[in-house]
Amino acid sequence: MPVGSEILTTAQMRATESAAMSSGRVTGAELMERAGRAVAGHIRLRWPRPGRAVVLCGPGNNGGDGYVIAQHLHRAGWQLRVLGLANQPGPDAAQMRQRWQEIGPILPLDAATFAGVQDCDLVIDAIFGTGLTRAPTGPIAALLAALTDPSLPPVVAVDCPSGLCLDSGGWPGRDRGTATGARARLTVAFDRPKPGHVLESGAFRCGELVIADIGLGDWHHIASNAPQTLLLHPAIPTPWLPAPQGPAFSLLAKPADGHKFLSGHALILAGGPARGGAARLSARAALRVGAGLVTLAPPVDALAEHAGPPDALMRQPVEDASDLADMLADSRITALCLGPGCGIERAAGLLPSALACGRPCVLDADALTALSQRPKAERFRDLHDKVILTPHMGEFARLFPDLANRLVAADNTGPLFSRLDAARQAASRARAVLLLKGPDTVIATPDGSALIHTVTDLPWLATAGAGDVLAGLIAGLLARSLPPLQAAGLAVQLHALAARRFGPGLTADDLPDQIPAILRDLLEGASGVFERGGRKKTGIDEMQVKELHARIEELAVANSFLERKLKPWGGK
Ligand SMILES: NC(=O)C1=CN([C@@H]2O[C@H](COP(=O)(O)OP(=O)(O)OC[C@H]3O[C@@H](n4cnc5c(N)ncnc54)[C@H](O)[C@@H]3O)[C@@H](O)[C@H]2O)[C@@H](O)CC1
Ligand SMILES: Nc1ncnc2c1ncn2[C@@H]1O[C@H](COP(=O)(O)OP(=O)(O)O)[C@@H](O)[C@H]1O
Ligand SMILES: [K+]
Repeated sequence: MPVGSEILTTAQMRATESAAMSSGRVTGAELMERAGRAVAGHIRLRWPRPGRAVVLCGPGNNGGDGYVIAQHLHRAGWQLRVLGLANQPGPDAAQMRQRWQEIGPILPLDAATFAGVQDCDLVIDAIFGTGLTRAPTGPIAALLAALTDPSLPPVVAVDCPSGLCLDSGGWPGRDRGTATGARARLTVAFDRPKPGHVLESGAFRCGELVIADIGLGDWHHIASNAPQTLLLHPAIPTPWLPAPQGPAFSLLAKPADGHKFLSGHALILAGGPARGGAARLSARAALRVGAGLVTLAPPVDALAEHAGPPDALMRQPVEDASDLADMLADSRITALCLGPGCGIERAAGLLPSALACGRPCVLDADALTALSQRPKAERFRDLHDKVILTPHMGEFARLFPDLANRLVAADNTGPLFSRLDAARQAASRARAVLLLKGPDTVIATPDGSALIHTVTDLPWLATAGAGDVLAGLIAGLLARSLPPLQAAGLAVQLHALAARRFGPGLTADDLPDQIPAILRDLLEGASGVFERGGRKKTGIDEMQVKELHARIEELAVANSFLERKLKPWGGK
């Protein structure tokens, strides 16, 4: 398991933390001290000149972290205003509050007091973290509303912007989709990212996300019984990425003495006349990602329409399900793609043969709509675990209306139902791999394994035909015999890399042509391949970062997941 790539739910986090404490090797107060010290360290790394900070401390251990942060910043020469509640917190937070009270006062935690002190350089939000169980109300809700003011000084969130549900990325008590809470400049979370850091608006509200190591590594096996979720991110090594030592390398590298059939044969089923180029986009992507052969199969009356480039593409007419079954008698066809530009009626007709062959198969677009039009009881009857369904939210809602409704329903109590929950339940119900598209793409298998790939900086990827290219990339990798979860995960990464490399102005047609350069860099082991724009950024180098960490006595080097900017932000 590569360090840092696993995602833990808040329940898994609590179980890990309590196993650590019951071992007798670490106390809750020590963990809190490490957490607070890590946040203070990251603040000092980015705001090296001491300034004036307001620390907002909530009723639980998140607030406890806030009191620790205040102590460390005070020692470093910062001027602090600490706002807190006069409640009875747990013993660790009570101890940290007591220690702060020996240094300075605690002002009331409410919007009016905050308004009087917010002329500062930094606001530290330690109100709620993983323990948020319900929608905030009353004075705390008013204070959280004040934190959404864009004219505030930069906000540093402890574990998360307060009010965020760390299991879903939603905000209890607010409408899903439209809700926005405080927007942090920096979020320092602990041990492992949580789903809410990378899903829904959580991904956009955390700002730079840093995961600080607080020494829980010996207890990670506690969470290992639960289905595993991995975060696919450029900064994190992924087991199957084609690093020279990785298992997928030989697949992508292609054997020097091989022939084209060793790289598989992808069959892309296309639609009738005037169905557009969707299937051709998929086919081009499958070719570019290295399938040995790609055949486009429209009905006979649309063959002429598909005669244009690329010439490498083979064309063979497939009229109906029995034609398709005949064609699939050729066992060298190793993967299928059904849906893009196919037409719903044709897709419905071809589905039984496409599925009966038991070969890896991507079902996208019209094939998903065709599935959703089957009677509910039979909808998924012939699916299997080599099928990958690739719905966007609209298609998902047609296939799994109950799950989609739960995703949009406002709820006052947490944890909220998440896209991860929805994808897992859908995969289990369909007995197929489910890839739910969006800026926060979730991929889940019927046995519960899941991947999350989130991009917050690629709005131009949401362009007509981008999904067809993704379907083709998956089909190409499936044809090359990558297992379904790996093919889907790698395709999503290549897709985003291609969009990032091309930049604004992207159309779906541009995506496949970016793939060769990305593959070349991957196969040559170019270190900067996953950096933004496909090039390694200049900036503070690793040595400088280590020195800075050493200087601030940081516990351990943390990973920055969503942004890799480790430069101080200039002005405080
Ligand atoms: N998990 C870990 O390993 C560690 C966690 N730490 C911190 O502990 C935090 C979790 O602490 P807690 O479990 O105490 O939870 P929080 O501090 O996130 O908040 C929970 C407290 O707020 C109350 N509460 C929840 N929702 C509320 C609402 N809507 N309105 C008013 N009150 C509400 C709860 O009853 C509880 O008292 C983490 O986010 C992190 O900051 C760190 O101190 C150390 C290590
Ligand atoms: N805001 C966004 N940022 C980045 N990628 C996005 C965003 N919205 C959608 N995407 C991605 O763009 C692609 C769009 O696919 P899809 O909705 O099927 O479009 P089409 O049917 O036009 O091909 C998917 O890969 C999806 O994950
Ligand atoms: K917080």
